[in-house]
Amino acid sequence: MAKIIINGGHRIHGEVTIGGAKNSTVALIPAAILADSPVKFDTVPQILDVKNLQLILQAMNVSSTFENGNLSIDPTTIRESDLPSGAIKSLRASYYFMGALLGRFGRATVTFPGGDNLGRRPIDQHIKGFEALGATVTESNDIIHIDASDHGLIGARVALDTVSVGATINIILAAVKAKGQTIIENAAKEPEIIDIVTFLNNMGANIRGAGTDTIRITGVDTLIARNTHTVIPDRIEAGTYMSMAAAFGDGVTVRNVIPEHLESYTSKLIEMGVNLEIGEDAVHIFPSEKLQPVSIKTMPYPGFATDLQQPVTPLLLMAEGESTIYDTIYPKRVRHIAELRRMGGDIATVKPGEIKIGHSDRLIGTTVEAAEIRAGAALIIAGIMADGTTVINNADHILRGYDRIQEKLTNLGVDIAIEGIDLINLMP
Ligand SMILES: CC(=O)N[C@H]1[C@@H](OP(=O)(O)OP(=O)(O)OC[C@H]2O[C@@H](n3ccc(=O)[nH]c3=O)[C@H](O)[C@@H]2O)O[C@H](CO)[C@@H](O)[C@@H]1O
Ligand SMILES: C=C(OP(=O)(O)O)C(=O)O
Repeated sequence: MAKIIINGGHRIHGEVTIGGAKNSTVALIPAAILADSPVKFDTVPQILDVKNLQLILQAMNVSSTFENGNLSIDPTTIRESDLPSGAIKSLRASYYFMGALLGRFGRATVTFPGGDNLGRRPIDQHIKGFEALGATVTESNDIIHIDASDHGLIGARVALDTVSVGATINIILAAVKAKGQTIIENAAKEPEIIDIVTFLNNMGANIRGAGTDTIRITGVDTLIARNTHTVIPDRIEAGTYMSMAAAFGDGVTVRNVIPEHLESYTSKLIEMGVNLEIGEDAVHIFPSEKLQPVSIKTMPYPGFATDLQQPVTPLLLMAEGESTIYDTIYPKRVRHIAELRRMGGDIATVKPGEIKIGHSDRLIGTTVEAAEIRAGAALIIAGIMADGTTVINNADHILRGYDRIQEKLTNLGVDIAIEGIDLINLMP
């Protein structure tokens, strides 16, 4: 396991350019196997999740190359194979191979997905969608078999019981080549869903309504890539750097941002009194003065993202008064709290999903654990703010999803080292 070591106490300044969205990329790569031609992506983030998805592709005889953010995938030689369970378990998004393989072969056998422990992460809505399209789903020994090979997938109406990013994308992937029309009601509206749909439609898919709660998919026979797909900027990475800059910056410009994707987040920063200048595709964060406490509730998009709940906590420690966070999406996603307390933060979980944050004058570096990716991001910010040295163990969780973090933080003036992982060989 990797560790990140930060010698804190130096305010950050300068510029940082945001990479392509992890949560788009991890769905775009499985989606690529639906194509009947090679596909190309650019601004792909350099993260462990991409490496593990490439390993899964390799097992299916799908070749891929990745250099400087340019990812090429050739799915034309794909064959059905056993998938490497280590790579499947390393990230949640491996579950998108269920929908993608089902769309490609009419059946899929995939180990139950792993990924970060945020509390219970059921996939019943994904399965409900596959079954509605005519697939039989069985589970044995942690392996899920989904089969519609007898009669093929037939378009259907699926009303999701919960707004789910994963289920919405997985049903789109299964339905894109199914016979007839599929309608997803109560669909998630995240920008990453629009990105996947843009990629598929540019290849000839017929998907309407992405970004609203009703998505209509009319199945097509072939998908051919005719251009390079540029991944949308990572709004969670952007929010993480904005939090850092507002908490402990002397003027930071965050570039390659779609400000509309961050509205619920920036409106909370503004409510706190953070001084921002929002441009067309960049946000400048001025040094903060007196910050007000706020109350935050995580919600499906366009609400405040659960993935920004943790990165905002170190900033809330700077506010002069008590702030509250309610995580309605993943109430057990609070594993950063005990670690922030150990660094001197006045922060506690008072009920499941409810966090109270008081003003904390000073954080002190110590050894902490990154239990999941965004908890790790919170600890990085706290480590930058803290006096002394912070050692973050289990940092692989962070490297799963934060593009070139050492380089970006060093450019902002952070004294950071990563040990226990060969970053040069991060990409196969
Ligand atoms: C790879 C990726 O894009 N991951 C994101 C995705 O995760 P993930 O796909 O796990 O999250 P979902 O949007 O699917 O889940 C949202 C909520 O619905 C529930 N649910 C979900 C599916 C299901 O079949 N049944 C069910 O009950 C979940 O427990 C959760 O409470 O969205 C989360 C919520 O925005 C983000 O934190 C993750 O970063
Ligand atoms: C929890 C996350 O990722 P995953 O769903 O891949 O575990 C995240 O991106 O915050």
